[in-house]
Amino acid sequence: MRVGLTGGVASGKSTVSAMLAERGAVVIDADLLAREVVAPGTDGLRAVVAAFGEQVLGPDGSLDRPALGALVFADESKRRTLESIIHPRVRARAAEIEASAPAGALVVHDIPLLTETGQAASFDAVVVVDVPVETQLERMVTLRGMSEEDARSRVAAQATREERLSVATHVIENTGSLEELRARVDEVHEALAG
Ligand SMILES: CC(C)(COP(=O)(O)OP(=O)(O)OC[C@H]1O[C@@H](n2cnc3c(N)ncnc32)[C@H](O)[C@@H]1O)[C@@H](O)C(=O)NCCC(=O)NCCS
Ligand SMILES: Nc1ncnc2c1ncn2[C@@H]1O[C@H](COP(=O)(O)OP(=O)(O)OP(=O)(O)O)[C@@H](O)[C@H]1O
Repeated sequence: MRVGLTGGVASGKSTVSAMLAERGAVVIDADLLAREVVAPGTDGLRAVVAAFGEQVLGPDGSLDRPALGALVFADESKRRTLESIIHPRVRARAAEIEASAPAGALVVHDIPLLTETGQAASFDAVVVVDVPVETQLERMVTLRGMSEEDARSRVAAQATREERLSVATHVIENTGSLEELRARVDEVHEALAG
């Protein structure tokens, strides 16, 4: 069983995938892989520097993520350029990890841009973590210390709530407590893993 898990920025995907992992799912986290493929010494980092210049490197030679984020969330064509470097590498790594998963495992791909990149049809089920935009903004501002403007630019770079919900086979609403979330994750896990 291959499951796609998605949701808008700060909707609670990582929280849900951690709960699914506790129940034995093999979770493949696209955000984590997107960091690995631009780690120091990788061809991914070299490609990013070739496209955006040394200004996106910190003093220690690693990627300056806030600097690159400021560039790409203000300019769609730059964002597309970055995605064209990172997404193929993430997909290749995700396929490798999936190939080594135990037979019969519930494999969950946590992919923020699953809807945007048209991947919904490649999964047996698509779980969408759903919250109103106001909740996304509040979490980014209060829990992550972002400016409201930066938070809004990330939301604007993503599919709408309606677009995501239109590809969902299972919806996890995440506006309540973490206990309520856990109970709903249990239900969805039961439905998927049987
Ligand atoms: C621009 C970067 C360097 C900013 O790094 P930063 O550490 O601030 O953010 P992080 O990677 O933790 O992402 C946090 C969230 O931002 C959102 N986000 C990231 N990239 C994008 C994008 N290209 N479009 C829309 N939303 C995005 C997602 O909801 C993601 O969960 C980084 O997000 C990046 O490399 N993005 C391009 C790769 C990508 O598309 N990643 C998303 C899934 S593979
Ligand atoms: N039901 C909840 N109650 C309170 N806080 C929550 C709840 N769900 C998630 N959070 C918090 O909101 C923040 C965002 O959650 P999380 O990191 O899981 O989102 P995400 O969708 O993975 O984000 P991103 O797209 O940036 O990777 C975290 O600090 C998390 O602890």
